[in-house]
Amino acid sequence: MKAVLALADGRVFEGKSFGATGEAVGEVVFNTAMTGYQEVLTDPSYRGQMVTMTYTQIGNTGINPEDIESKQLYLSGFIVKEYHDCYSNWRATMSLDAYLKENGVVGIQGLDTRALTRHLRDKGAQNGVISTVDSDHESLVKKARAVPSMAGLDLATGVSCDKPYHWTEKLWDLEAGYTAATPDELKYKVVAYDFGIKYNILRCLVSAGCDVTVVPATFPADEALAMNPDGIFLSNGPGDPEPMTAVIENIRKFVGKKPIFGICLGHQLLGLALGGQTMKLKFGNHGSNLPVMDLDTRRVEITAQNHGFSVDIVSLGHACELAHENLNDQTVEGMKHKDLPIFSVQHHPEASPGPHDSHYLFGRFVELMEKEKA
Ligand SMILES: NC(=O)CC[C@H](N)C(=O)O
Repeated sequence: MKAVLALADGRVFEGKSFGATGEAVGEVVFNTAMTGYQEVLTDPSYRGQMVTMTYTQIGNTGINPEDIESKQLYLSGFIVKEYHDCYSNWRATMSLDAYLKENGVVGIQGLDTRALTRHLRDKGAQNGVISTVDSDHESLVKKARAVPSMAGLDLATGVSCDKPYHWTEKLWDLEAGYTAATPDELKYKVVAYDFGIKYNILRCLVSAGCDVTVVPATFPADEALAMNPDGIFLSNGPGDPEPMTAVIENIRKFVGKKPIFGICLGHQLLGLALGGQTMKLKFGNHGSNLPVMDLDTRRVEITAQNHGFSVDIVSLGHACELAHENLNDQTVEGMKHKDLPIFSVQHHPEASPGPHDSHYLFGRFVELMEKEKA
């Protein structure tokens, strides 16, 4: 069946349908990860977006019940060059096509994803529509233009959990799979704010020795402080951080009281809570092969990233300093407070998908909590 992708600036790509049929809208972005499409599909930070994979063959490893980063698929469309229905992997239980159909995610394949990526890179990420029911280019471009801009959208509050819960699962092990931590392994009490949190962040925290209670995005700071945690964690999540004013106000209440660690949206919200500003990037960074320098150690790490917004470090004045830098586009990749045990990163140290170079950051959070405790 034919499928068409139309962008708001008038560019149209024709391809074939895979996954669910129908029509979907969202911001079209590109992801440069060569593996790990299942983690990409289940990353809540992609809510409201349609993801183009730059790697050419997708579907080869099928879908398995373990490599999920949340309980559902949040992205609104999936765009690939060549979909492979014949999958081969010892853990796979179903095909990507069946998975997308089951979850109602519209896909398109067989289009020139290199041309699409170059277009997005040159003109910027923009809204689009994928349709299997309308093939009229003009009508589709009109629909793409009617989609609200990602800038100004609070999408995170809607993907958060409803009530607090305890997380005990550790990182996956080839022999043992997923196992739960025993109480004696958990030394630091952490309250983790869920703005669309990826499971592997929780697993990394637990494996680093954290006793994690996940709380909703709107959970009052005084109730969190009453739990007497050793540290506060701020998660990743979809959308623009700026409109989340109540959440930002809430985060401010932890500053000076507890060690804080933020990842991606959590890093951006922290920047805003500390008085800084955020801005939308032209096309952002989405992938698992992005070089970053830790300015403390001067070590370069290859990171997983998924963001369209960025913190303006200058707007933070003297309170914070740049701690990590993106070596591709020189954007702010991490910051640390000059006087308080507070730090955050724009990239994803939990990877999933991606290399584990940045896992050490969970250890850094634990060290800060250890120091404060002492
Ligand atoms: N992965 C994330 O947390 C993304 C943060 C934010 N939604 C952005 O696009 O920049």
